[in-house]
Amino acid sequence: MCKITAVVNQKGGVGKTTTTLNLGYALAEKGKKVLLIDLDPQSSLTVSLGYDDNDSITTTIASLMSMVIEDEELPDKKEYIISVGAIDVIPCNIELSAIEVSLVNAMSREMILKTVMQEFKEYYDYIIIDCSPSLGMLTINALAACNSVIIPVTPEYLSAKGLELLLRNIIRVKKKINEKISIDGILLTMYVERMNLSKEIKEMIEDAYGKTVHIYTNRIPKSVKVGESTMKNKTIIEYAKNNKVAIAYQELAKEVLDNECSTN
Ligand SMILES: Nc1ncnc2c1ncn2[C@@H]1O[C@H](COP(=O)(O)OP(=O)(O)OP(=O)(O)O)[C@@H](O)[C@H]1O
Ligand SMILES: [Mg+2]
Repeated sequence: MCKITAVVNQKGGVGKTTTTLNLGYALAEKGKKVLLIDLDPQSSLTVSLGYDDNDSITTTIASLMSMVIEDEELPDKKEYIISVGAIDVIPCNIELSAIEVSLVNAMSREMILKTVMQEFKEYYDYIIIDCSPSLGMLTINALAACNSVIIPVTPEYLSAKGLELLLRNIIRVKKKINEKISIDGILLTMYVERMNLSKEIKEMIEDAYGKTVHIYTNRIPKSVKVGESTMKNKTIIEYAKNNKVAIAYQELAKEVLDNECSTN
């Protein structure tokens, strides 16, 4: 069965895109069929794979959502998926911000992405959605379409504080739109083991949410290699396979798969 996971946090720069890409890659390395969806008008995931606006990406998640809004038939899967090594990706460009506006007046506006998803659920073990740093209509669509969420959080005070608003929104969506949604876990990213602040924020998050939400035992450390890998259009696992961040994402993939087995 396909699991659809949204990587979500309305706070910017907490590692959503990096987590989507590297967790997706690590799961594919373990033999899983993985599809990544770039649902952020900034298109960071698409760009980090080496595609930018000059490239001729013919179909994006924006065009697919637009077809659903207009009641048009979706084209063949091959036409809108970019294969990057072992992972498949549905890319994005800035047109997605126009879709967000048009969603306001669309019928069943929260369900557009979910309708798109129906087309390819059967082909994948994991679909991971990279959300934008907002709680707008696109993120609501991701929450409506997914089975679970992963919440990356950096060890900073404002990042930890923002969790409250995010969790409240997820609970609202769960009550009103998608009762199947579960919170897979809070993932500490850019974690610097030797910094007191990292430790303090970790404890703050554990105290506030540890009883109700899973907090991944694997934390993602901070490394300059991550920025370098993005510039080379590679995952950190391909770029520097012995790097601590590469190892952490591979361990996270194991944890994700183990949690799966224990809940099935
Ligand atoms: N483990 C890490 N160590 C060092 N730098 C990192 C790490 N993870 C991500 N970064 C860097 O931090 C920045 C933000 O990461 P990323 O783009 O993944 O966050 P995001 O939550 O997707 O941001 P946005 O909210 O803008 O979409 C990027 O420049 C990225 O290269
Ligand atoms: Mg991002």
